[in-house]
Amino acid sequence: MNLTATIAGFNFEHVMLNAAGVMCQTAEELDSVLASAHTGAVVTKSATTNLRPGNPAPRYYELPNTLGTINSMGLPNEGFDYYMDYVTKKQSQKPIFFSIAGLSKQENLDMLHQLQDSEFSGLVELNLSCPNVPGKPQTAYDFEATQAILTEAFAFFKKPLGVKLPPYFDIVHFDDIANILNQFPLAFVNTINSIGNGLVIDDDTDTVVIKPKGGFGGIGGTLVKATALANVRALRLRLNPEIKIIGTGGVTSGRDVYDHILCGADLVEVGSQLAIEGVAVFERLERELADIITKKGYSSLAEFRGQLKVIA
Ligand SMILES: CC(C)(C)CCc1c(C(=O)O)[nH]c(=O)[nH]c1=O
Repeated sequence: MNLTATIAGFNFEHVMLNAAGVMCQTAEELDSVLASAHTGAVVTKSATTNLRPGNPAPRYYELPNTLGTINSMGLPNEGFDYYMDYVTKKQSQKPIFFSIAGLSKQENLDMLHQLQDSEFSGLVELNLSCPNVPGKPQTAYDFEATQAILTEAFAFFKKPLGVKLPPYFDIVHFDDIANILNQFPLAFVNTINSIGNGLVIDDDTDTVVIKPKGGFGGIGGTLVKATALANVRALRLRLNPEIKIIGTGGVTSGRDVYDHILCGADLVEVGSQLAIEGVAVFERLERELADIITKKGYSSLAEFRGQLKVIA
């Protein structure tokens, strides 16, 4: 059975990897994903120029019955140079995605210049959920800002570059973001990031479950699967075929991986369930996926990728 995929000339022996932010802040965490026999790659925690401790705890919470997670981590990371050091040491094994989330357009451009001028030979993921100017929504919800940063980035950045997008919920927004992204030679689009600004309450104490932002945080896991599949499908139908898609969101079973691929995903990321279950999740998901593929009579992902049926 062929569970491989390709993006920008990189061959991925396995279809899954971690989602940025989960199991990827330190070298030890990154190694645990990289070393798994059931991952095709690893992505770093979104980096800022300087080390960040992130928000005060509690800043992450797992809902009961693996319904999902809520987080307002606040971009804790070891800083750009730490991840640059890691990727230049490790990149011979499997492809590595270097995620960046500068707190301004200029910080993102500065990191991209450093990556362009470095020995790094992997793929870069620009996290467009990164904040924009105060008073404006996150970059990916500000279409002019998205257009601007991609125009400036592609003026000098020649290595494989993709973007991490938050979910969209309006068909016109799918059209708008796809019309912008199709103007650029993107290697991939990764959709979705957590659903922003959800709220979870502790039944016993009538209190929010995370401290930052009055309890508002990004939602991940089972709760976001339908939104994730819709964004993968909507963008696959709209984006140039050369722009590959990484499907993220709501993956807790092999069937969820299968569904992401059916909607058009080339690679599939696991976030919340990886945080809940640990790196062993990849072996379980890959086994469950292989069982489904066998039952369906397929022998490769390509045979059913993007082949979601609609009702005539
Ligand atoms: C939300 C930001 C802090 C602007 C970016 C980092 C990030 C975080 C985070 O570090 O809080 N959590 C997510 O679920 N997705 C993200 O992209």
